[in-house]
Amino acid sequence: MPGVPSPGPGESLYCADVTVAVAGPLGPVTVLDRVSCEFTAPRTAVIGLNGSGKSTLLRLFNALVTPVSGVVRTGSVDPVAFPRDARARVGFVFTDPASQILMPTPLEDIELSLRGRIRDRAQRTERAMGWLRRLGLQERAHHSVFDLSGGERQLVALAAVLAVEPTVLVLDEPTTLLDLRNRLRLRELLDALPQQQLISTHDLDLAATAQHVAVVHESRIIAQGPPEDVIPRYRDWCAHGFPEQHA
Ligand SMILES: Nc1ncnc2c1ncn2[C@@H]1O[C@H](COP(=O)(O)OP(=O)(O)OP(=O)(O)O)[C@@H](O)[C@H]1O
Repeated sequence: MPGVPSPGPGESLYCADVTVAVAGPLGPVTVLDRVSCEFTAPRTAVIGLNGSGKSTLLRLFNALVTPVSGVVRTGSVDPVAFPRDARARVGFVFTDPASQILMPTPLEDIELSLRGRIRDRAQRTERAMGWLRRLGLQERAHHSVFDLSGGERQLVALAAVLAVEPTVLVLDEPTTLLDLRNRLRLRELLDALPQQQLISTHDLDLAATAQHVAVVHESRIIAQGPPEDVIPRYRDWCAHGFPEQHA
């Protein structure tokens, strides 16, 4: 099948009856409502309207959000009780690279993420340059990150996560800032990676490359299954209205 990473043993990204609430001006607001799922496919895409709860769902798996109730497991790790262990397994790529890039240049930023793994400085630089080359960014290695385009910054943030070789990759809208050429490049790169991938996206071409697609709507997963079943239903709901949800 084209566009499919070679399946490793699928880590289970699991949650049961999970509710997440955030503080609103009039009291707590539910942003995930009794959600249950188990994602084990090499690539799972999470799709849904703006504000439906996709990022919140992704964030559960590396303890960026804490549920008010329910059970979450990242493989065998409980991210609520052991957030550091969950983060060591799950590489999280944010939509907004500014949330992630800490150093003045792309090379330094990737080197920083490697600091805990490679003690030798020359080896760190070599590994970081290797990732920049892989993403077509070698010419930008020593530029100020502020001089990079949004898409280039997004790729640097991705390179810094990939460099530490996490078991699972969670990508929150990774193609948002990318032009078509870079989208295709990113797709090729994702296809070549061994890691299991959980991707939130509005890019239905990217979603179609997943083996499993989940639709989040108004804080719940309302459909999931193979892309050829789920994506046409989602398109239809976007055009003609979503099914009514019951409490
Ligand atoms: N920390 C927070 N404080 C207040 N509201 C929040 C917080 N986190 C999420 N929300 C709200 O929860 C809802 C779901 O947010 P989430 O980021 O999960 O949506 P999304 O489906 O990823 O949206 P988009 O496609 O626009 O990125 C939104 O209405 C958002 O404003």
